[in-house]
Formats: sequence, C-alpha cells, structure tokens
Amino acid sequence: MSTLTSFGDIQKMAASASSTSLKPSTPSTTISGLRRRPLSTTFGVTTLSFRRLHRDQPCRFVVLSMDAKPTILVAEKLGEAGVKLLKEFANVDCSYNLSPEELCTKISLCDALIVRSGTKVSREVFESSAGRLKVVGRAGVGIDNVDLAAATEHGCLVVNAPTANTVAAAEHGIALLTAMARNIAQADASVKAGKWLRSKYVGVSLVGKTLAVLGFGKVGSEVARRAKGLGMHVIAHDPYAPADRARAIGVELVSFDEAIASADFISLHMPLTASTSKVLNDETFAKMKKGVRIVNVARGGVIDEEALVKALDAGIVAQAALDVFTVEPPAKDSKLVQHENVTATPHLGASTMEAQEGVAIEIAEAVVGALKGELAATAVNAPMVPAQVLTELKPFVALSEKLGRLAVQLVAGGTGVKTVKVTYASARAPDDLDTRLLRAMITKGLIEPISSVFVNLVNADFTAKQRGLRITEERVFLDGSPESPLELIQVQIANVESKFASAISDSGEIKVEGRVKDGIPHLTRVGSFEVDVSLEGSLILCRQVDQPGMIGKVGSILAEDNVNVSFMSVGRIAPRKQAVMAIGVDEEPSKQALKKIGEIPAVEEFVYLKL
Ligand SMILES: NC(=O)c1ccc[n+]([C@@H]2O[C@H](COP(=O)([O-])OP(=O)(O)OC[C@H]3O[C@@H](n4cnc5c(N)ncnc54)[C@H](O)[C@@H]3O)[C@@H](O)[C@H]2O)c1
Ligand SMILES: O=C(O)[C@H](O)COP(=O)(O)O
Repeated sequence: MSTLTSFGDIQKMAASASSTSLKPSTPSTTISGLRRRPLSTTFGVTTLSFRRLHRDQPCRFVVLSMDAKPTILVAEKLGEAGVKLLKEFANVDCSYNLSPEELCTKISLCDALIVRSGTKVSREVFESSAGRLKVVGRAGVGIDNVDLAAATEHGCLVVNAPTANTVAAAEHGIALLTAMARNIAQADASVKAGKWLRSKYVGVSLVGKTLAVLGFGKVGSEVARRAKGLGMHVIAHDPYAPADRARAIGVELVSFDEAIASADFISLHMPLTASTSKVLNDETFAKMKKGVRIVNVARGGVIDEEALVKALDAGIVAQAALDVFTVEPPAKDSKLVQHENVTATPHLGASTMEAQEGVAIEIAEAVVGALKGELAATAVNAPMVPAQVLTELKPFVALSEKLGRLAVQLVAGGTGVKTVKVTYASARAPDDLDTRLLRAMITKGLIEPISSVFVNLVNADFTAKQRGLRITEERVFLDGSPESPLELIQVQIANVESKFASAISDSGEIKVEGRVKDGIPHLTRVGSFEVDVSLEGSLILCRQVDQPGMIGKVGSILAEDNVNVSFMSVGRIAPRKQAVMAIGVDEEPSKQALKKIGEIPAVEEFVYLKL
C-alpha cells in the first residue's frame, strides 16, 4: 500500500509535519498502541504509516528528509530539454530498451515513468510498482500502450503531451500522401539500384481529388488544412468533431460510409480504441472506390492488415503509405511492408527535432507538476481542472474530505456504508460547478478512515464502485451572489446506525453539513443541530441537556488533560432543552478524560472524531 493519500496531500502532510516537528526518533504519546507498517520514502517526504491496534483507523506521520528526491524512470529517448527539466526536480534514470521483466523490476523504485509509444505499460507494471508509481507520462499523444484501467485502479495518474507533435504528424501525413502519389520511395530505390524507369513511376495528381480525413482532431484538421492548400477537395468523418471547426477550414463532415465511398485518398487520424480497431477491414474496403490510396499515421491497429494486403492485391487499394503497424516493428517478411505498392516509415510521425524537444518539455512539465501535487492539465485518467477553478475550489476540497471523514466516523460499527448522498448548494448555475474533484475528496474521506486503501482523484470513483459505495449528487440552486462557487456541502449516509444518535437527521440519515468561512472549512450542522466549529485538529461532539456550566465542566476536564480547545460551539433545539456541543481540540484527549466527559450527568452521548 502506498502511504500517500493524494498528490496534493503529500505537500500538506509535509507542511504539517514540519510545523509539528515530528521525527521518527521523537517519542510521541500518539504512537503508543499503534503498530508500525512498512516505511516508504518518496521525494523529500518519508512517510511512516502506523495502524491502530484495536480500531482499523490509519494514522500517518510524515517526516521530512530534505535531500530525498523522487525518482523518474525515462524508458525511451526523450529530448534533452525535457531531461534537463526533470533533473532539476528528481533523480532521473534514463534506461532504454528494457525488457518487460526489467521494467517491472525497476518500477518498484520509481515515482514516475516516462515512455513513448515503444514501451508497453501493462497491468504487471502497476502491480510490480506496489503503489509507489504515481505518474506515467506518455511523451506523445497515443496512450494505447498504457493500460489505463490498471493505472486508474492503482491510483496512478497518466498524463500525455497532446499538442507538441501535432504539426510533425500532420507534415509526415502530407509527406506520405505526396510521396505515395508520385512513387518517390520506389523511384528513389530504383535509381539507386542503377535503373531509370520513367514510365513505370508515373504518378497521380492531388489537385481536385477528394481526400477523406477519418478522425478530425488535432492532426486530422492540420492535414485537412494542408491538403486544401494542395487544391484537394477535403471531406472528414468524426462523430465527435464540431461542425463549425470543420466549416472554418472549408471541410465538410460526412458519414463514415460516405467518406470511404467517395474518397480518392483516405488519411487516418483517429485514436486506437475498441471502436476504431480494424475499422478498415474486408467489408469497408469493399465499399471504397477502386484505386483508392490510403495514408496511415495514426495507429496500425485501425487497419486490418491482412484485409489491406488482399485489397492491394485486388487493386481496390492502389497504394498505401504507412507509418504505423499493428506490431512494431513489423515482421521482416511482412507481406504488407514488402508489397510493392506500399510505402513504409518506422513510426516517424512525431520524429522531428522540433517536435521531440517540444514533447519532452511538455511531458517533463506535466510529470513534475503531477509529482508536486498540481492537477495536470493533460491528465488522461483524471478530471482536468483548470488552475483558476482549482484555486476557487481549494477550501471546498478540504471541506469535502473532512465532511466525508466525519460522516463515516459517525457510523456505528457493523453497519456498512453503501449509500451516500452529497448535496451542493450554490448560487451558481449547475454548469459552472465541476463536482468531480469534490466528490473524489468526499470519497477519500469516507473510505480512508475505514480501510487500508488510499484514495485520490484518479481512483476515487473506481474505488467507491469496487466497494459497492453508491454516491449520488444533488445540486441545490440558491438565490444570491454567485461570487463563491458554493454555499454549503451536505453529506448524508443512508441506512446506517450512528454511534452518535444526534447525528441522525429527521429523515433518518447521518447528516453533516459544512461551509467555508474566511477560507477555512467549518462544520455547520450535525443531524438536526446547527453548530459552528472550524474543521481543524479533532472534534468532540457531545449531546447534553442545555444548562449553565456545561462548557466550563467539559473545558476543565480537557484542561486537566492538557488538551487545548481550539473552538467550541453549542447548537440547541431550544433553551434548557437538548443541545449539541462541538469542541475542536488540538490534541487527542486521554481515555480517562473522555470517560470523565461521558460521566457528566447532563451528557447524554458523546463521540470523539479525528479529522
Ligand atoms: N505517427 C505518429 O508518430 C503520430 C504522431 C501523433 C499522433 N499520432 C496518432 O494520431 C492520432 C490522432 O492524434 P491527434 O493528436 O489528432 O488526436 P486527437 O484526439 O486530437 O484527434 C483524434 C480524433 O479522432 C476522433 N475519433 C474518435 N473516434 C473516432 C471514430 N470512430 N471515427 C472517426 N473519428 C474518431 C476524435 O473525435 C478526435 O477528434 C492518434 O492515434 C495518435 O496516436 C501518431
Ligand atoms: O502518439 C504519438 O504521439 C505518436 O505516435 C508518436 O509516438 P512516439 O513518441 O513513439 O514517436
């Protein structure tokens, strides 16, 4: 198990550790009764994880060791500028051509891994990392070589470099298109072989011909733009592309069948996914114009290569120019590669000096940012949260996790948490609030205190699902100023008993509610009782008969125990009726002190909660 709770947490934990000067050698009363778990060291922070002996509640200590750096394994050649950036922050191990076994062995010592398309980052890699691997950086666009499901299950962020090689790939597509049309590769080889075959290598013209671009994303649209410049009539098929983007460069979006049936040239630019795998096959080749020419700089797997050989032999496809193959490198005797009407390059689409430097910088910045706890703008398996949104949501992120932690600790032992409802009240329009981050942190708060699983933004939804935890979300629209993204967050756990009966609301759920005040998360409701206590340190909730002297009695028991009270608030139904007192404490009270509080005659129930 990794002892890190999230990318951001490592910094928070480090900060709190430095402020409380925890050291492994420092004896601390909090350590008694705790069994030490394996030690893990990551980038500047050594985490000692302890587990309570009697209750399944993890407790973490973080110790700073300033010289420790994260380790980043660069498994494929990366531009120098990127490596330099990585070295400023981490120990960088550039080890190329690792076998799958060597990669699995090395990975357990690495916090991040950077690959291009030549390395398979399989489930075994994540399993072998035993939780240490936090980020996989794909120095390029296609992430079909990374097992995303396994990454997500292991809470490992995957980031890519989606923009820096777009132009290079588009230029290579155009290079293949023109080279194929004029038999450049074949003619070059024959001249070098001492031949002069001017009539054999008569080509075809591009001007006025129809080019169908399949996949009208970044590369596809750049290819389209360039092909228009060559005087081609360009159509495109992409079920997800906005029509106005196509219109803006004079491209008509059409159906797949129309695209392949009317094209003289087809250029492939979609990702390899389950739905695009072998999208060009016997059936679809049969629908094409006889003599069509095909360019593929996307992924080999989008073409059924056997079917393409047949279509080439039958003359349905006159020529193909391929940069990518189902298996790379393809077999030496591959019928496809050896076909006289095929032009092949060894996956060179992104291989320009400029693109490689750009990609290296793009991925290095993304990986370092992710290791520092920043949310990545190019995350592939986690929500991408723009920086300004994140700044606004930050205190609500903390509030969310604390409400989750509080709510789950109020559940009586033996009653499983299955159904949680989260309500966000805000004066902003629903579309203006991205709740994925908040939901992930609530999930983290709900799950971590009762398990050894670590939850972060990447694996929160997966972990909740795996544990049968159903989290529903509701937005309540409030009148008022939409200046703040949220007014309050409410977490309700249904169908459970509570160890603090007052936490059960009139409708029968455990209910906690919080707000952010001056940037600090506050608990503002427990069950039907309004309270107001800042969510720092730990908390004692106490239901009593409202009467004079209660605050004093509890306060002096805590003072005798040398426990500092940070906050106190009483919420009551009516004067001299029942009240709930919420007391924030900096230290954990001793068992004797808690027992004494429970023995005050007016106290009907109480609970101690760790935040
Ligand atoms: N040969 C190389 O070196 C090289 C370099 C860069 C990119 N690539 C590959 O090129 C492809 C495109 O890259 P990009 O940066 O343009 O990605 P992108 O995400 O910007 O564009 C992909 C487009 O494909 C579309 N798409 C998805 N499913 C589709 C389907 N079934 N039919 C039609 N369109 C579909 C998407 O809507 C998207 O617009 C990827 O496969 C990438 O790996 C290869
Ligand atoms: O998807 C990509 O970015 C390209 O296929 C480039 O891959 P490469 O970095 O392995 O050249």
